Amino acid sequence: MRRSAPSVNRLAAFQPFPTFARGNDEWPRGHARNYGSSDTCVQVTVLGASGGIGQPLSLLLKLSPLVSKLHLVDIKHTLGVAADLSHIDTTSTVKGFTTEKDEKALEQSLTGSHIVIIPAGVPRKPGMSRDDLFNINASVVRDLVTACACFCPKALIGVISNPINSTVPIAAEVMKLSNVYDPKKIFGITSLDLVRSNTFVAELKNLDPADIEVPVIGGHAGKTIIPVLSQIKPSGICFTDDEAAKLIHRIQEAGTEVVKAKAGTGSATLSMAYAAARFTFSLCKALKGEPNIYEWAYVASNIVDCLSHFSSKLLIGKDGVAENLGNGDLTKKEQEMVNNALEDLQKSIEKGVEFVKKSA
Ligand SMILES: NC(=O)C1=CN([C@@H]2O[C@H](COP(=O)(O)OP(=O)(O)OC[C@H]3O[C@@H](n4cnc5c(N)ncnc54)[C@H](O)[C@@H]3O)[C@@H](O)[C@H]2O)C=CC1
Ligand SMILES: O=C([O-])CC(=O)C(=O)O
Repeated sequence: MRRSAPSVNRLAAFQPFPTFARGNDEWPRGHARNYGSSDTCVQVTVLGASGGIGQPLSLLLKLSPLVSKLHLVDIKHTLGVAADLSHIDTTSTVKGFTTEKDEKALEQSLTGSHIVIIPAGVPRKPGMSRDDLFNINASVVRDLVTACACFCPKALIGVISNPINSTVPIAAEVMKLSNVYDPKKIFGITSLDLVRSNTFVAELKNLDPADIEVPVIGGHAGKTIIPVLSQIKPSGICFTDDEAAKLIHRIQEAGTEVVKAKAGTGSATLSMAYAAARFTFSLCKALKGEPNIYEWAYVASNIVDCLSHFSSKLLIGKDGVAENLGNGDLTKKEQEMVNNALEDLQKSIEKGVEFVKKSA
C-alpha cells in the first residue's frame, strides 16, 4: 500500500517542474508566470554542452523560468545545439560558443555568468573506474576552471566531470592559484546519488519517490558514496540488515550498473541531466534570495577532520554555501562507512592537489 501524507515532496524541490512532472498541460508557461516575484537575471553557462549530459541538461535549463540566459560551450557542435534549443518558446535566451575555432569563446560565454556547470570530459567504459578518467578529465577541468577564474571569478561552479573526488579539489587549487578562491562557491554535483537512493528506496518499499529524501554523504565513487539510511525522510522507513546491505551496494554501484547496460556507449546521462538541473535550480533560487535551499554536494569542508573536501548537507545562499550542516547523527555502522571511506577520499584529494601543483 502507498503511504499518504508525505513529509518531503521532492517534486516541489524540483520547481519549476512540478506541474510538468504531474502531467499538467499548463506547463511550463502557466507555471513560469506564477513563479516567485524576483526578476533577478541568472546567466548559466554549461561547459561541455554538446555531450551526453550537456544536451539534456541544457534542454532542462532552457525550460526553466529560473534561467534567463543560457550559454552553451563545447569544443564542437554547440552552435547546432544552441540553434535547436533557441526555438523553444520559453523566455530564456540561448547562445552557443565553440572553443575549437573561436579563441574568444570562453571569455565571451563566461563573462557575466552567475552559475557555471561543467560536464566536460570523457565518460567511463565498462571495466573502468572513475579514477581511470583522471588522466584526461583532470586537465579539462583545470583548464576550464582557469577560464572561470579569469572571466567569472565570482560565479558558483558545479563540477560534474569525474572523478569528482579529485576534480573538485583541482578546481579549488586552480582558483587559489589565481587568488580568487572562495570555498563556498565550488560544488561537486553528487545529486545523482540522492536521486538514485530515493528511487531505489521507493521501489523497495513501494512508495512514491517524490516523497522520499535519502541523505548521501562522503564522495562520489564506490565506498565513498555513503547513503544515510537512518536519516531518511519521512522517518519510520525500516530495513532488515540484508535489505540495507543490498540497497547500499546498489546505490554505490549504480553508476557502474548504467555503464554496463550502455555497453561501451557511455555512462549515466539522462538521470544525471535531471539531477544536475535540479541542483542548478537550487542555485538559481538561492541567487534569487529564496530562503531554505538545502542540497547535498561535495565541497570544501571541515566536517571530517583529516579531509579538505566532503559531501554533506548544505544550506545554500546567494554566495554559495551559507552553512555546512554536516552529517547529522550517524549510526555506528554509518560512522564506520565514513571511516572506511577516509583513505580513498584522502588519496583522491591529494591526487588532484598534486596535479595542479605539478602543472603550475
Ligand atoms: N557527477 C556525476 O554524478 C556524474 C558524472 N559524470 C561525468 O560527466 C562527464 C561527462 O559525461 P558525458 O556527458 O556522458 O560525456 P560526453 O563525452 O557525452 O560529453 C562530454 C562533452 O564534453 C566536451 N568537452 C571535452 N573537453 C572539453 C573542453 N575542454 N571544453 C569544452 N567541452 C569539452 C566534449 O566535446 C563532449 O561534448 C564524464 O566525466 C562522466 O564521468 C557522468 C554521470 C554522473
Ligand atoms: O559511473 C559513472 O562513470 C558516471 C557516474 O559518476 C555515475 O553514474 O554516478
